[in-house]
Amino acid sequence: SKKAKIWRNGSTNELEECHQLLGELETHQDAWPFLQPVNLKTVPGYKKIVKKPMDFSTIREKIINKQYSSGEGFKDDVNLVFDNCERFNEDNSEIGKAGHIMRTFFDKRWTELLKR
Ligand SMILES: Cc1ncccc1N[C@@H](C)c1ccc2c(c1)OCCO2
Repeated sequence: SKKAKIWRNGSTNELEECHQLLGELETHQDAWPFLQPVNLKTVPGYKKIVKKPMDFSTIREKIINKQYSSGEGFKDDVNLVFDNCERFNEDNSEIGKAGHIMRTFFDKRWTELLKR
């Protein structure tokens, strides 16, 4: 039978790696702007400017509902969170700074977890 692909930390399931990494994103001290969907009724301009809103709780739901067929779909949604942040927030704003810190953290962990 097809040999199971063993990922770096021994897990046999790429999406299990993503679920673990999502937990690290959610508990990061700078995750606060990204934990829940942006309220489109109370944040002026957000609905018009950001075409595809995304946040960590929505990504968690998608993992639980098996809506990602591979780690690539997970990675694309995480990057969408940070791309939306850069589009709407000034780099030197509190939220903008948090977005850059979180993206740097994610890029490092993604490389470590899913590449030999
Ligand atoms: C990621 C992002 N980009 C642009 C705007 C908002 C947000 N995050 C929301 C949760 C958010 C973050 C911080 C807040 C807030 C809402 O509303 C009250 C003031 O502080």
